[in-house]
Amino acid sequence: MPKMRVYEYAKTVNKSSKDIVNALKAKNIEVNNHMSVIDDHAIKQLESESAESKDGSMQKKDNQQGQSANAKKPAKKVDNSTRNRKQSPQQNQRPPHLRGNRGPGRRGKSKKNRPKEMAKTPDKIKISGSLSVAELAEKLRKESAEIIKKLMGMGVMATKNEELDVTTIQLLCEDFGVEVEEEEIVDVLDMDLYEEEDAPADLGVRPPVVTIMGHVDHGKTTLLDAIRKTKVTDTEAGGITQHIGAYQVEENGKKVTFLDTPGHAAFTTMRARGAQVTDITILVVAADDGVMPQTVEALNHAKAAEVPIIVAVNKMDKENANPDRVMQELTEHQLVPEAWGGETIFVNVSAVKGEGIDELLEMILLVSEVEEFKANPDKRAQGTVVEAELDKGRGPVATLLVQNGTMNVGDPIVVGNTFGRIRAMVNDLGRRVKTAGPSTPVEITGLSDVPQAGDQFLVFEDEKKARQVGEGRQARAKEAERKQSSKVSLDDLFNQIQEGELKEINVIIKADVQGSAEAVKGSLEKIDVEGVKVNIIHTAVGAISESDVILASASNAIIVGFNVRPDVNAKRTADSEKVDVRLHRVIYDAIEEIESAMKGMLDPEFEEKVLGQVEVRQTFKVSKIGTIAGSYVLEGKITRDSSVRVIRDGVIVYDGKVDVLKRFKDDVKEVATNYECGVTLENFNDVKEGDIIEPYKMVEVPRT
Ligand SMILES: Nc1nc2c(ncn2[C@@H]2O[C@H](COP(=O)(O)OP(=O)(O)OP(=O)(O)O)[C@@H](O)[C@H]2O)c(=O)[nH]1
Repeated sequence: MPKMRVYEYAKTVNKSSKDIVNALKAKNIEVNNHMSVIDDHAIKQLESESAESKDGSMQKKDNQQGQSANAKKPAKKVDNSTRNRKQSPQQNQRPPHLRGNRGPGRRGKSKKNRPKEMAKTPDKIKISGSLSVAELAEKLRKESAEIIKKLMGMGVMATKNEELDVTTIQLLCEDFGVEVEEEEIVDVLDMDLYEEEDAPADLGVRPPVVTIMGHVDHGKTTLLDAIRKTKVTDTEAGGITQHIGAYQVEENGKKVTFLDTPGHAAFTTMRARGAQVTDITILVVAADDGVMPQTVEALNHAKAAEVPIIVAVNKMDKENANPDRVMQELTEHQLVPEAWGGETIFVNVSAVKGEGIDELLEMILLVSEVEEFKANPDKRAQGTVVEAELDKGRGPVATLLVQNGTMNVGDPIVVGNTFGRIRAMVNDLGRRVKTAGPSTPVEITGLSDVPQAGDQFLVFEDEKKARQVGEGRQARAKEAERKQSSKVSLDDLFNQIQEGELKEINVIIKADVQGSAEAVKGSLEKIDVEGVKVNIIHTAVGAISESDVILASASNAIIVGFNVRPDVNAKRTADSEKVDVRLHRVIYDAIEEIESAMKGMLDPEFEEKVLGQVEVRQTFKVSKIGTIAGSYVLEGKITRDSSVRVIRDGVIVYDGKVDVLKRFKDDVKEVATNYECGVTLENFNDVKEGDIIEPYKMVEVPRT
């Protein structure tokens, strides 16, 4: 007697599994859930019920559907669907319980085809990109086989899991007489989605954001310092300027924001990351040196970003200053001075003497007036990261430039791929502030991770949403990074196979003699795990060389060495290029290793390696830092990143990590035999004179 599961039956009658389970229970037929198996008897009982209750209404509905579908479809498509129906496996789609039971007149003409009419092909499907054959079949309520057949007719050989692109889907659907609607995918992690719109009436004037660029040594830093020294906004005594990557000055009661990260690097990095922070570029050219390669580079960057340029001709105090030459040279690059009928403002300055600074600032304000830089202070803040770092005490610290809106302490915020709640804000004078409006740079703390310069930020209405978007972006960034840096390595071969990223594993074989190279090749080629195969791209005799590694890196291959080893250069390149090199002496091991990695069974093997012996000779207690062990390296070495055990009278009293390793006052990476050092240990202050510190490392054991 044919049997089927509840969910399978539910599908055939276009009902939810839950409905079917309930209906069966109501009839005292014992079922647990959608996976429960039901027999013909149970199905008959359900059939009789639905026939009684729904006969009339369903019939009516079907007729209507049929009419409207036919009305819409052009004649050809109707033909197609008719043809399909005739030869379609839909006949076979009939649930097993109906096969053989379909005697005419058994329940009357109108009822006999009902399950097939219910699983009717829809008139229209919605897609948002490619679909596999199976997915499309489900949407069309057809068997995959039917789709595959149709594809064959189109000259495409496809399996059930084959991805079909949108065009193919459209062609297929046209053939089935089904309309395809492409849905736009909304990226819920896109911050633009959460930004508030600005009504023109809400916009107010904001200070311009200025970047200083120019050739090396032409005086960018000196000019930035000169402007800051003479013009800091803070008129109160004692305003100590703090380097936060940007600062504001005031001229004639109007503010100007300077990005304090001179050079093109900052400018281009930000632009490369899609951030447009600069409103005006000051191009510094030394009057005694003239236009140099980086001057041209800088002006080209500014032009590409369509940012207005003001030329500051610097070092005017120098005897050999020649501003005319600068003007002449820049004219050749389409920066024609106003004095010569052009549009570019040139200001002569001397950064060391502080001359021309006022005029320069006035010109900046003039350009700002013309350009009308505006923002809306009455909305959630949005802007760009200028600088960011991890501070040992304060955690992630970022200088943000508010470009629109106003930021407040306590605001939930998403910054690049990190998020948090603004714990504290410090302005360019080192003062704590509670709010920051448009064009204001502030240093913030409270983020979960360190963002990157050029990252966009947006304040969110509620913390939950900020967390959700932030975490989503973080996960996506990690995934992207993993994908980008993912070279094939045996350790994550299985993952890559699982994710469908790998269909073939490229392998380079190096062996001691031709015979074994051939033997390894032959055996590896026979491996086939879940349709993934080994593809030998190069086989040769001899040590593993650097060029083998380069080939492996370029073709994303693993190197299998059989009775050979990599030479020094090959080893170094393999490390830097992250090429997986596996060394073996037994063919069977080589095969087994690759096979088991493909099946996901490979566990890395680690072994402890003791690095040295360090004796504690004196201890110092320092508040905030804890106990420093003044020590002497008896043998081997101790490194900053090593794990350590503290041994007292032969007993291990601590096992953890080095916190700080110093030689005198300097942090060092390692200290060798017969040298003194100061060591503090992570979360352990109980170190005593006479203790032995044993540094060690866990090293991955090469499989031989
Ligand atoms: N005489 C004179 N020297 C100046 C002036 N401005 C800068 N200098 C000197 O020029 C040299 C370079 O100045 P910086 O401000 O470091 O130049 P920079 O463009 O920031 O250089 P990089 O950061 O290396 O790209 C320093 O020795 C300054 O003292 C000026 O107006 N007059």
